[in-house]
Amino acid sequence: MMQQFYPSVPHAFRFELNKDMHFSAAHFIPSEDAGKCQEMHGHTYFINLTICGNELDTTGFLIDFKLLKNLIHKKYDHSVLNHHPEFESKFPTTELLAQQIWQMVENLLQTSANQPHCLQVIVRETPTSYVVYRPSKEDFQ
Ligand SMILES: Nc1nc2c(c(=O)[nH]1)N=C([C@H](O)[C@H](O)COP(=O)(O)OP(=O)(O)OP(=O)(O)O)CN2
Ligand SMILES: [Zn+2]
Repeated sequence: MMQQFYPSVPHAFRFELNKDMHFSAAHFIPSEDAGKCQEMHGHTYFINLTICGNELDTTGFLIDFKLLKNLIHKKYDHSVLNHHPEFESKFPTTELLAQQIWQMVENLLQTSANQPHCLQVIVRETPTSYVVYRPSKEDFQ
């Protein structure tokens, strides 16, 4: 698991939940600027999600941890990121993967009556490289 100190998000919500997960996937970045990353290669991606809200559901969950894992792990584990429709017109960089994961998670959260929000997504691509995505106000509908 991603055992490190995470950058924290300032917020005033009552509850904050964090979920770690990882998946293995291949990708390539078909840009001359990407150097050796133009060739297909694989990573074990480590993901950390920060979910916040003021209200819990009837079970006492902000959101079930398992729903978060299923959403991302089932979709991307042992896949080629470039083959997913969301990466047909953009490259699966760490930044764009983090943004895509944020959108998927936020869409899931908005189906829940207690309406939590995803305030941060961390995607670690290699032991030395990771990206933090924090949505802007206009990203929330
Ligand atoms: N801003 C970004 N830069 C790079 C991305 C990216 O998604 N966003 N991706 C790559 C490659 O996909 C590569 O797999 C990861 O690059 P890098 O961290 O350079 O990998 P190394 O293991 O070689 O890192 P070292 O710290 O030099 O060992 C490239 N850039
Ligand atoms: Zn890579």
